[in-house]
Amino acid sequence: MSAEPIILAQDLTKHYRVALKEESLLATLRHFLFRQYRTVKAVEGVNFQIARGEVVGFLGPNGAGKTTTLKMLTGLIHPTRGKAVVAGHIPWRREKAFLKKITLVMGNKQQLIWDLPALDTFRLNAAIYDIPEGEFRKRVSELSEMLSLTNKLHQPVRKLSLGERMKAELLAALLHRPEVLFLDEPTLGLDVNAQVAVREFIREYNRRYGATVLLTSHYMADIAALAERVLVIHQGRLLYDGPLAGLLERFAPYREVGLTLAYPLPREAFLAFGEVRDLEGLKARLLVPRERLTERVAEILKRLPVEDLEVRDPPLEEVIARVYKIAPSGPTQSPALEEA
Ligand SMILES: Nc1ncnc2c1ncn2[C@@H]1O[C@H](COP(=O)(O)OP(=O)(O)OP(=O)(O)O)[C@@H](O)[C@H]1O
Repeated sequence: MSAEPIILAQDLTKHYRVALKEESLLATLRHFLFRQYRTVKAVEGVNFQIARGEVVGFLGPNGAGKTTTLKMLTGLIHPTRGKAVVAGHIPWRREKAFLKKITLVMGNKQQLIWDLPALDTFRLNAAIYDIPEGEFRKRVSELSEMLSLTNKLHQPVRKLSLGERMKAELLAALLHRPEVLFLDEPTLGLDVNAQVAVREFIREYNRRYGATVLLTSHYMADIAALAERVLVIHQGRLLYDGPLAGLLERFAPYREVGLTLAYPLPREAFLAFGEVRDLEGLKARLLVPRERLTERVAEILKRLPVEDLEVRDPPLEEVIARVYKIAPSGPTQSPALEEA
């Protein structure tokens, strides 16, 4: 990466120390006297760099360490070890200049005040971030137009739909026009239409303002639509950093062949051509090694009663699940028992 990265993580590590508790009275007493702990290795020596203007997807199963990483990069928590630089700042110093350059949106947390119109929270944020009145009006009008939210700003937040609320959350989080967006599950729980709207907004915001985006989402459609590059984290360790297409090639060294047959056949009839993924009536789905694809497709067409044949990449969800399954499983929790 030639230009100075806007996000740098070097050996970034976070271990949480969690007190061990037992139920019995004796155990509770013992707990007060000799408190015992275990260490949860939430993030373990993570390294990456992100260039200005990039949109990067951050993938990992539940508990992989995504939120903990985002919390360190936004300075909400200190790392146990390692270094981070975001927009020229050490995040955990939480300098005002730093806070003006970044934002963190968590799909499961809300900053809007429930009983007041969203506009009131926006005003509060404008005061916190020293945004002058004229600029405030301009930004609210521009962002609410991009989000199709213009006529919802005066309604109490509690009366907004989930999708409208998320859009208003994004507006509140972007009013100070941050350069770096950390988005943790921004489409969580939204219906498909709202997901698409939020996704399109993020893309447009990135394009219009050149903002850098690090985004986690369990919806692969978000990642596929927005991020050319993905970071995959599993049990606190970075497993992959590269293009989404490369992830498919590396972890799915096969392609999927969908068949429609003229008449049904037993499972055994397909075994010579690939692994049978699904077989129902006239439809079959086979997994075929990438390097044998042409030869196998030719054989299938010659030997089976094929009405229709389609070759595609396996679903991204399946590939990701495979990555997690074949990943070397480093210990996330060590029984490092200490006495207080
Ligand atoms: N404050 C905390 N104290 C102790 N353990 C924690 C704390 N926060 C997170 N953890 C643990 O650290 C690990 C990583 O959690 P984290 O929330 O970073 O994962 P995640 O990838 O964001 O997961 P999800 O997709 O479920 O949100 C988990 O084992 C979690 O239980």
